[in-house]
Amino acid sequence: MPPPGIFGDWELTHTGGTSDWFPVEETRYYTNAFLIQNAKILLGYKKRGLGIHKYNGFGGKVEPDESTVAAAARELLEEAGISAPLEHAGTLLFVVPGNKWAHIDIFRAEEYSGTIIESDEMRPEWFDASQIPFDNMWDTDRYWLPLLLAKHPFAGRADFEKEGDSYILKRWWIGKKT
Ligand SMILES: Nc1nc2c([nH]c(=O)n2[C@H]2C[C@H](O)[C@@H](COP(=O)(O)OP(=O)(O)OP(=O)(O)O)O2)c(=O)[nH]1
Repeated sequence: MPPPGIFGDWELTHTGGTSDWFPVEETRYYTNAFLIQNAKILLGYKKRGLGIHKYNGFGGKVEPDESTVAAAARELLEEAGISAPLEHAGTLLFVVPGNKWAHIDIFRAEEYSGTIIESDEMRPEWFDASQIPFDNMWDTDRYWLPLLLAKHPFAGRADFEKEGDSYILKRWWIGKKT
């Protein structure tokens, strides 16, 4: 059965960890967007803030009165300098005790317009889809990014505990659309 906070019918693909699911908090909405082209994926090396020094898609907080897809497009433009026809790929609940729950809507696109630029927040870099730097990304991305690449809708939850500057994965559950 999916964990608290994940609704609908999903077929389990990966789960693990032994801690209890952390308790419910208020939810805050985020976006994350990946560009895929010619068997390559565009990632950004995060230069500041949450997830600093990790590779990730481009994204951030949804502003009040902004739709999720508009927020995703705005963040992609701010952080990588490009526009793209974004399609919803999946959802990840990112939970850290004491913080609001991050509900992350994750998008994909296969074309873009504009010129990819480095921003204050991200240094964009193309990777072969067969050489994604999972060891330098958020834990659990290795489980759901293949579903994003395969265009298979997914939902997941990842609970982390903050220890110093590190986030330690404590429990996770990833499912794909049945
Ligand atoms: N791929 C992936 N992305 C994640 C995870 N957790 C998580 O917050 N993110 C994404 C969601 C957002 O795109 C980004 C965090 O947003 P952000 O960069 O705006 O956060 P921040 O606190 O630094 O905000 P700000 O100072 O820029 O306003 O990280 C995760 O487990 N995997």
